[in-house]
Amino acid sequence: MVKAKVYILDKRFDGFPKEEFLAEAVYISVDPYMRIREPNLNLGDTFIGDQVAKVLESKNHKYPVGKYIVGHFGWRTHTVSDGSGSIFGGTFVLPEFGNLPLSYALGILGMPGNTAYFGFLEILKPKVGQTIAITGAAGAVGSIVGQLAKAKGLTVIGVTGSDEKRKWLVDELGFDQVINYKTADLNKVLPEVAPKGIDLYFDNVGGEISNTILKHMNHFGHISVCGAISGYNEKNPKGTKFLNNDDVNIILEELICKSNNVINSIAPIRNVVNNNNNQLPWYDEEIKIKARHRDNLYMMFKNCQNIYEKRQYWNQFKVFRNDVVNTLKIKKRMYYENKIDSNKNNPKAMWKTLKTLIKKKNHNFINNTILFEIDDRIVSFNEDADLAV
Ligand SMILES: NC(=O)C1=CN([C@@H]2O[C@H](COP(=O)(O)OP(=O)(O)OC[C@H]3O[C@@H](n4cnc5c(N)ncnc54)[C@H](OP(=O)(O)O)[C@@H]3O)[C@@H](O)[C@H]2O)C=CC1
Ligand SMILES: CCCCCC(=O)/C=C/[C@@H]1[C@@H](C/C=C\CCCC(=O)O)[C@@H](O)C[C@H]1O
Repeated sequence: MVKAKVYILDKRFDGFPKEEFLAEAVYISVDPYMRIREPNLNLGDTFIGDQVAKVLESKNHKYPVGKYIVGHFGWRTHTVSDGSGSIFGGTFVLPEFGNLPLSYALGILGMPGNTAYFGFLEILKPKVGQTIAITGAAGAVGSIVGQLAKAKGLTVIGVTGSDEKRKWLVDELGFDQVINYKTADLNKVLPEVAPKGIDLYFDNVGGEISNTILKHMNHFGHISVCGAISGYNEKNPKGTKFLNNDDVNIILEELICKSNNVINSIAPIRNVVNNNNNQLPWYDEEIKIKARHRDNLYMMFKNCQNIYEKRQYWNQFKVFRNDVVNTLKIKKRMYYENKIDSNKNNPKAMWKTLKTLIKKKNHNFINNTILFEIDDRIVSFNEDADLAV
């Protein structure tokens, strides 16, 4: 009996056959982004990742046999590829490394090194003498940023999660200060290690650690938001709060101060004392003292150059500002309650008192009833002398 071999048409011709090569993995990379990509994979898929590989066979002149290449082939020992790219970039042939380890192509000379180099120099635009904080400091990216920052003449403060890494960063990489975020109170230690505040922040971790560091940054500082590894394992990551209300208020006040300075230098204004409040019948000695204290704190906030003290003055100023407003409200209410009470039997006088409380823009007539606001309360008054508060 004769057995025939039949070659079937499996797929349609499409252009020319691909020029492929066979490569064998030498180094495979493990990176934080894999934790984020993983949900996009199906069970059974080859796990993602870059690798350094050696070309074993080739029908592609761009990838000669014996050359070392970097490709996003995933975690596998052997790969047949035509070198075309993925969303992670294309395959490329490595230059001669001499005595350098080929693993550098996945580290300092590869993706993490480039991230550190451009994320630091291009985004932070460092200047000699500045202070930089780096989180994830002992990681592939953070450890390179710290060394670049030292070479650029910066004071470098690292944040890491173990004393062993802390020692390595200080003793071998030359970081000026390293804080162990697992054992130290970052909020307390930062002012001690960065008395002039933080100018630049290279953020690898996000979340609570970043929120704390942001509180200690100087105005007009730069932040390189590189990654947020503290949230990668969380179902509901906390995220970073880049601005809180206090910051917005301080920035606004500074902006007003600065624009006032510019306007004053062009068209100086004459200072006049606004005595309006002082003339209010309920403005007494207690309010006067509180208002003076409030104004002093505001002047101290305005003139203070130290970021930590500035924040403290602003917070104290807010307490006194709110206290003055609340005390004024209470005194005003007491004043009118007394007045209305003492005019109980004198509708004419009472009506006169009420009229002083009615502002044109905040009263309304409905039928014969007038509705108006005193502070936050709606008050109705009927012309037939029906008074309800
Ligand atoms: N934007 C981009 O193109 C790129 C961004 N990245 C991002 O940069 C960051 C660092 O990457 P890479 O250096 O390669 O990573 P590594 O794995 O080398 O280092 C990560 C470091 O993060 C620290 N870490 C882990 N969990 C936490 C946590 N919950 N809180 C605080 N620190 C933590 C660990 O140090 P410790 O023991 O000190 O906690 C570890 O050293 C990642 O967020 C990554 O996603 C990386 C490459 C490119
Ligand atoms: C929100 C993702 C932040 C991750 C930061 C990071 O580590 C980036 C690394 C890139 C990596 C990007 C790959 C995938 C990110 C997941 C986005 C998605 O849509 O699934 C790779 O391209 C090289 C690094 O620059």
